[in-house]
Amino acid sequence: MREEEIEVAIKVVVVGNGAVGKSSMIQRYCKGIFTKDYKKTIGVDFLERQIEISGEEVRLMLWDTAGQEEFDAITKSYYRGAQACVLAFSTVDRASFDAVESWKKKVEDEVGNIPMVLVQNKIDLVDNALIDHEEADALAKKLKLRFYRTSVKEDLNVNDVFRYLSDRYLARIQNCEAEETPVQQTRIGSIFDTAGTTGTVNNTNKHIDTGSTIQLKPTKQRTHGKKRSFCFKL
Ligand SMILES: Nc1nc2c(ncn2[C@@H]2O[C@H](COP(=O)(O)OP(=O)(O)OP(=O)(O)O)[C@@H](O)[C@H]2O)c(=O)[nH]1
Repeated sequence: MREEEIEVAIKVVVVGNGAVGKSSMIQRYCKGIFTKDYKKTIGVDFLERQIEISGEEVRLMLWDTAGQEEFDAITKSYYRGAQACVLAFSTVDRASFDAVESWKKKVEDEVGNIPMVLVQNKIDLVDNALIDHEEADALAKKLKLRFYRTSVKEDLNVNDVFRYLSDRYLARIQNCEAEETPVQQTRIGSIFDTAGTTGTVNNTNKHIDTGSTIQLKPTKQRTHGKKRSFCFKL
């Protein structure tokens, strides 16, 4: 990255019922791997990946939240500061489909209107599907969300999901800058609520795994001291 270029960091939360494939999706996207074992997420987890969009460096911070309700109190606090969201359900889990709207509401209650995408994972198991194509399409239409069918196992459409969210977010901040009417400004490095919440953070790149609390090194270091203002339309 050239000295004068400024990095954009996007906090993305991935939500949905337990075992729909949230952790697997993030692992696939950030590490390029898939594991068959199911290890339930306790609290939250975190991975990141850097991509380039239209010549702009974009750092995606993917927050993997627990699907089990027992962790709601913990995970909700991690929605704060999210700039995009994946709402995931599984092809072979009817309850996960029925719960999509409530996940959307939980996130919106914390962060308002942010770019979201609806994802039907495990499409490789379509022969055992418990949700019709039409009803999934209808839900996407009702919620006015872009809809992707993915197979994390087969690495199908996973990149597209995160690419779409990044595009949406960039378009949003560009519109905002054009209008020059900032509603709320947040600096890179201050978008995270790290206060005393339990959970684990994978020790990727510049991040520190403290075992119980999250510490992120300020992005300022990676932007050579330059800061970018963000403007959100809520
Ligand atoms: N067949 C198939 N299995 C998948 C796919 N994605 C994930 N899985 C499997 O589904 C199980 C649950 O995946 P996880 O990624 O742990 O699910 P999660 O949504 O993070 O679950 P919680 O942590 O409980 O919220 C694991 O056994 C995965 O291997 C997929 O696309 N196809």
